[in-house]
Amino acid sequence: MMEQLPIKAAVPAAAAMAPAAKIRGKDVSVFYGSKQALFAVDLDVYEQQVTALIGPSGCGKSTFLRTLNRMNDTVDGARIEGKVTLDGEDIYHSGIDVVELRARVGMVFQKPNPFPKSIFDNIAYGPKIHGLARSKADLEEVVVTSLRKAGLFEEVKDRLHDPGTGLSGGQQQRLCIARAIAVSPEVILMDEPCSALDPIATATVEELIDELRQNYTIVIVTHSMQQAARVSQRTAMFHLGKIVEVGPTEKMFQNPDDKRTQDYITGRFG
Ligand SMILES: Nc1ncnc2c1ncn2[C@@H]1O[C@H](COP(=O)(O)OP(=O)(O)OP(=O)(O)O)[C@@H](O)[C@H]1O
Repeated sequence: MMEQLPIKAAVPAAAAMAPAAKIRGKDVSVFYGSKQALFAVDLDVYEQQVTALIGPSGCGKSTFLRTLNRMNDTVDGARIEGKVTLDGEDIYHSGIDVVELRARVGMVFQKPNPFPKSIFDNIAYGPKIHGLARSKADLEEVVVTSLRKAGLFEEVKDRLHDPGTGLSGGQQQRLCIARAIAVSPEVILMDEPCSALDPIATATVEELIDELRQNYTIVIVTHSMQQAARVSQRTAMFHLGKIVEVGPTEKMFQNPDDKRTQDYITGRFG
């Protein structure tokens, strides 16, 4: 048997290990009218990882998530300070096309919200408006591929023209994930995507999130500590509009530095 030679690292080990930041939030404060919901939050979201945002109700998790694709722009009276970059580019810059940004940074909501259209049209809609399919065959290909990536194709392949709203809750949520995937996003934001699902559908969506991480950067808000531990590689703990601790999920759950993280994950508050 040939002796195994040690593989020489071409770059210093620490540099090779450091994941790239896909999104960087720096000094992010958000106000709803006179009420301040976030206070100078800094958070890097690493590429091809799942980052979980945890913390007690009202601490600003969803607000932060929504700053990452400018969803707060749609809220009357909402205002942001600070900087959010995607691949180094300021997403709040005046030249940014918000529709294009939201295709690059897709979103899946708490309650599955398929359009009142067929399964096929739910997915075809985005690629059509973004001009991502040149022919009918192209469009069919995008629909089938997106359904496959969302782990739904086998279950719906014989009823693509039935209404999306006729699917079970878990299937509807995977349909919404397929719809997000169809426009080739780089990042997928998920705001408590399993809170309306039963445990079996939740397990299926969690497995899907784990698979999607190979191709997408994912940020998930969750109230379930088990879910954060199961699906994420990095966790940020929010409290009263600030991040009190962020780090590798394993460390956050086994040996957190901050007492508030410890108390929250052990169910002492929240
Ligand atoms: N549209 C809005 N108008 C006014 N205040 C808002 C609005 N949305 C959120 N807030 C306030 O901002 C703060 C942060 O809310 P946010 O929804 O981000 O918290 P959260 O951590 O996601 O909460 P939850 O876990 O309950 O969903 C809360 O005090 C909330 O009441």
